[in-house]
Amino acid sequence: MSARVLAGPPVAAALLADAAARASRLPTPPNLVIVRVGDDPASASYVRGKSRKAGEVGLRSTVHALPETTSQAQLLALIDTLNRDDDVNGILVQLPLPPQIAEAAVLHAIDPRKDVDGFHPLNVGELWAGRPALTPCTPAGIMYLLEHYGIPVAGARAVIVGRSHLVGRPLAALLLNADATVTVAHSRTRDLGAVTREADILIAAAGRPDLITPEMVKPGATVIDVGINRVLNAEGKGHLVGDVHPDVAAVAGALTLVPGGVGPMTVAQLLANTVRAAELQHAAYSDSAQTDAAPTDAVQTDLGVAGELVR
Ligand SMILES: Nc1nc2c(c(=O)[nH]1)N[C@@H](CN(C=O)c1ccc(C(=O)N[C@@H](CCC(=O)O)C(=O)O)cc1)CN2
Repeated sequence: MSARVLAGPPVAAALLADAAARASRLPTPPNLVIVRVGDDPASASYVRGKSRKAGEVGLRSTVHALPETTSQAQLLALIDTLNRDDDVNGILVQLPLPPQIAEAAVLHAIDPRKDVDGFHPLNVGELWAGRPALTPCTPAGIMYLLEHYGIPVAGARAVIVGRSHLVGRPLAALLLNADATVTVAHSRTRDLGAVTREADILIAAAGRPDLITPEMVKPGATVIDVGINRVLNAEGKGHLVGDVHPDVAAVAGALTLVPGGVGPMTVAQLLANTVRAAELQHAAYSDSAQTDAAPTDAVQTDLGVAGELVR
């Protein structure tokens, strides 16, 4: 292997340390509520990981594990309760959801200020407008990883393979906001190899094992593997592989591995987002408390601004 390995765990640890320091400066530890529906073992394992890490960095967390038969109305009722609870700073609904529940209806119901996944349309819109507040965790984690390892993004040609709402689309916005020239390729892209060979930064997020082969990569490129594919080996034993063929390491300049690359960044970024949500909520609360304490000043300021406009 000639490529430099961009390891996720030490970078995730740095992001978590920063989140822990920021959390300790808040009046109360940020509180994350995670909702999981059904019995998917992978989802259960991710949720356990999120909750455990939250505790390690001094955050509070609660997990609501709802049965597979939960109706959309029941889930929306729980989200409504959590939205109204001032002691809840972040709400996350683990995906995927069972078929009787419409994902969009649920994600749209979460208060955008508590939307630590960054999936609410308001947060998506802010991201595309270049004013991100709460950004989806995997894409934000990838940006942090690139920055940490000093991979230049401004001016780079970035190609993302995959157009999911979880990764491809928000990552395109983040890379664009960081001044990369961005192409999003997908299952209908013609001559995928010709497109991917253009990339200085190639991100594989298609969910297809070994999709990216060495001849599809420009020599020296940075390759980020977001695939999480569980496959069986010859002995029938399950293991995890990414979307990038291992031989790509001979061509790429730098690359992430699966496991041990982007995955740990997702969880670290979630907790950083939870702290960010709590910081924004406390700042908004302090502002409104100040306004309540000095109503005359507030009114005068407002009138002053209006007066300027009229004149
Ligand atoms: N509401 C959300 N649902 C889902 C998200 C999400 O960001 N928000 N992302 C994925 C799953 N996911 C977190 O939820 C996740 C995936 C992978 C990892 C990770 O650390 N992977 C490790 C390997 C772990 C293993 O061996 O199984 C790695 O890549 O090194 C963390 C979180 C879908 N749902």
